[in-house]
Amino acid sequence: MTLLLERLSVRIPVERGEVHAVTEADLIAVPGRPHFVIGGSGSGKSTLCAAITGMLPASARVTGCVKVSGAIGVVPQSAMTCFTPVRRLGKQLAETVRCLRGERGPRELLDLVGLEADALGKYPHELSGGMLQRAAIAAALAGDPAVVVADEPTSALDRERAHAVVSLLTELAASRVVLAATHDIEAVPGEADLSVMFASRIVETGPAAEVLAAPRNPYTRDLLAALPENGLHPLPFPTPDLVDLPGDYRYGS
Ligand SMILES: Nc1ncnc2c1ncn2[C@@H]1O[C@H](COP(=O)(O)OP(=O)(O)OP(=O)(O)O)[C@@H](O)[C@H]1O
Repeated sequence: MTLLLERLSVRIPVERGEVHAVTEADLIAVPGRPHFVIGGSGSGKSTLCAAITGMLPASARVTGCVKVSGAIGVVPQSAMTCFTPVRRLGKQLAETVRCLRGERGPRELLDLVGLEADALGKYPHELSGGMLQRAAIAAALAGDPAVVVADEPTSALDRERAHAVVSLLTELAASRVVLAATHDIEAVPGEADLSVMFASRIVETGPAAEVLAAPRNPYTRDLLAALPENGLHPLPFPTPDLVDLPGDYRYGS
């Protein structure tokens, strides 16, 4: 059970040319530890997730490959809007389980993500942001996927709830592959694997504790220096325009 990306590139045609959204990405994610992908806005994290989950725009041109054994569960970017507001959570989860022929029922799925069974009778607006995020993860688990891909699973949450969701993803990673893209570097646990994206490329990858403590890539170093606790140093180099980005472009060049 592995998720493997080999020289994955995604080009998206726009009026001016082609957006180089992901370039020659190599990545391996395995069960046992979650794999986080971090990077600034527009670095290609969501496109990487969409290439894995088959949710790229129809016009996208893809080269390289994504190898996955088993089904993929998707935790969408907005847990707030992924449920129908006019139906109770239990009915929506039951329908998802039925469509995916899942073996776990809604109650069991909620249990897996640490939600009480009374959430089944609630409408989405009656759940907090953290509860909705857990419910979205429960829905992603409905088909018992071998791989879970979560795009920005903590973006709408305060620090405490973000940590709780990351702990949940870490628990779930014990028996399946979990890949999560996030802006939120502080949420990345030391026991995860980490890939850092800049301008469509994965520029550094390794155990999160090592990458965060001793980054080797200049972009990772500058990204960490920009965090408030590290002095809020602005990034010295701008993000380039990704339309027809020259193949030899590197951070700072
Ligand atoms: N459907 C699309 N059409 C045109 N360009 C797109 C499309 N989707 C993404 N892009 C471009 O691809 C590049 C990578 O975007 P992507 O959303 O993957 O980055 P990201 O790291 O997830 O950013 P964010 O953290 O802001 O969501 C950006 O330049 C973006 O504008």
